[in-house]
Amino acid sequence: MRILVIGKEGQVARALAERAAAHGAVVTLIGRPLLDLADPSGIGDVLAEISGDVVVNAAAYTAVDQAETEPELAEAINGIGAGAVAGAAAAMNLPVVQISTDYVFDGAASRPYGEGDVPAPLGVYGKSKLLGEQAVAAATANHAILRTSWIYSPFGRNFVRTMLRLARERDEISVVADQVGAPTSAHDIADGVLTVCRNLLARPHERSLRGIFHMTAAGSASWAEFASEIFARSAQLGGPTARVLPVSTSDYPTPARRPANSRLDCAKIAAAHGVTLPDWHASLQPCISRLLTEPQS
Ligand SMILES: NC(=O)C1=CN([C@@H]2O[C@H](COP(=O)(O)OP(=O)(O)OC[C@H]3O[C@@H](n4cnc5c(N)ncnc54)[C@H](OP(=O)(O)O)[C@@H]3O)[C@@H](O)[C@H]2O)C=CC1
Ligand SMILES: Cc1cn([C@H]2C[C@H](O)[C@@H](COP(=O)(O)OP(=O)(O)O[C@H]3O[C@@H](C)C(=O)[C@@H](O)[C@H]3O)O2)c(=O)[nH]c1=O
Repeated sequence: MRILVIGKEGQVARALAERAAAHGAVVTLIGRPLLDLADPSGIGDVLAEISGDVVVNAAAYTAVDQAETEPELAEAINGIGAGAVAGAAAAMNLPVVQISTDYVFDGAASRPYGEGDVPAPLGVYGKSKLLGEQAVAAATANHAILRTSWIYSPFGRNFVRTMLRLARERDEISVVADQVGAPTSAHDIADGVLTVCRNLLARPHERSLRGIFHMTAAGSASWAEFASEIFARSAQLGGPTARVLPVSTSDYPTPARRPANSRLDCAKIAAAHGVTLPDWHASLQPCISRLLTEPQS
């Protein structure tokens, strides 16, 4: 199985590269400057030059707050760019896997969101990702859109790395306690994506394998609970730790509004693809251990 991954330095892209061999897959990472999602005209030509069996778009404009002041760029990359990737995959008769987000929902529900719930993004990032979902679905029926949440890994920018950095600078950190979701390991996402890719290739005409799926870690937490667990694990491993001061969203103002309830119901992908990601607690320890022992990039 040869997988063309859009995204070179991103968390999910790098995790896909690391997990590929375990799934008998070969991954080619494609990113800037060769392929720029903000300039969709060249995407088809770039993909046509590299052989593959399936395309995974793991690249996106992910700066949630900054997106509020750069809506055109976020929508170009996450909306139009994602659609162009799917169009190029369709032209080559390849399935496409698009990674999307919990931030397409407004978080007002009091239960986990299902795939049939109507998205209503609160901010520019979520809106741009929803545009991407719609563009992918319009470009090809041969797609799987995987909505996940709160990704962390030893790479790039994520909440675990932010907390460990802040704990080296201060004794106490204020963290919102009224936004709840599922912290999800990029490596667990990579395992799920690779399984989905294999299923799409093995059963090219099966409609139940295609469409939108929710795919997060099992379990849930508030950002404050997540931070506390990060510091508990870090302390066990001799790493930095800090006191967590739980605060409300109104006490921690940010340019972009975020959903209070980010929980996603993952029953559909379990039934269709046989994918169930581990509980978030289980995958946190190996990530922190790696962060504390390996040189960082
Ligand atoms: N991070 C999270 O918590 C969540 C993310 N998601 C989604 O999962 C996917 C993967 O996210 P994650 O791995 O965290 O992403 P990262 O933020 O770690 O990396 C994003 C990647 O996208 C690339 N990129 C950004 N703009 C462009 C562009 N114009 N052209 C080509 N590549 C570009 C970046 O490239 P470069 O290195 O050149 O900057 C980078 O490699 C995304 O679709 C994201 O929306 C979903 C839920 C949660
Ligand atoms: C750094 C920090 C954040 N927070 C809050 C702000 C926010 O409500 C929450 C998370 O903040 P961050 O900016 O780290 O995370 P954020 O960029 O909102 O994370 C999101 O990224 C995009 C790409 C997604 O798709 C989402 O699933 C989600 O993972 O924690 C604190 O309360 N204290 C802090 O010290």
